[in-house]
Amino acid sequence: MTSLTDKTRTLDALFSRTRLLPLLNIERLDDVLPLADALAEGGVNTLEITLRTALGIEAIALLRAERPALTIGAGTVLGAEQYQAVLAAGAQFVVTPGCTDELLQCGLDGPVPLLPGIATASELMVGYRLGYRRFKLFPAHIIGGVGLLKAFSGPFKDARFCPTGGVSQDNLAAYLALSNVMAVGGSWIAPAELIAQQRWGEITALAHAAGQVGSA
Ligand SMILES: O=C(O)C(=O)C[C@H](O)[C@H](O)COP(=O)(O)O
Repeated sequence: MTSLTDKTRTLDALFSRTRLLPLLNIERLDDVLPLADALAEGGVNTLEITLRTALGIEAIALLRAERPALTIGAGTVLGAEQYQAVLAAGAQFVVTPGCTDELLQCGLDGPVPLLPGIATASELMVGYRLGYRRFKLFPAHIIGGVGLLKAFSGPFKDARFCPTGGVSQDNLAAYLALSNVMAVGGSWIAPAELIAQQRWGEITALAHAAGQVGSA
């Protein structure tokens, strides 16, 4: 069994290369490969495919088969059944909007890292007690954003976060400047409208622009 410490290391290695985690909602399977290629062209090689649409699991399997150089995570995983389904599809990490005992246990037992979503110190402490040190902060901007992350850096010195929810090109730099932010996540890099209209060049440009801030 892979220990939680090893899984934390895996996440750190992943996000030391790219500090951006685009959230992708897939409405058409035909969009998956051109979308992933557009993001890769813009320098973003780690993607989170959400289960918000019914195609999420198929999209993960397709990317794992066709784009092995990318790292593919599953998002919006709400329970153990979905956790097992994304693992079977080949997800290399799993992100959840909130944390339940069931999902925290999946993350302990499973082979890939789990990034549990938290919004409060108490939720963080539930994960912390089990050994979790990396969390998604959701919905980051609404619940306090940069100020909240600064406040968390006092009591939770070794916890690091992927703030998601309301992150944009405009506030990205402020998040990435914080020492307890390992990466930022969001949909602004690949907006639904651009995907629907297959405007891949514009998605590459958004990824590139975000990467410029991320690597600054
Ligand atoms: O679907 C999930 O699993 C979520 O947790 C929600 C997403 O992380 C945010 O909704 C993304 O927020 P935006 O970047 O502001 O669009």
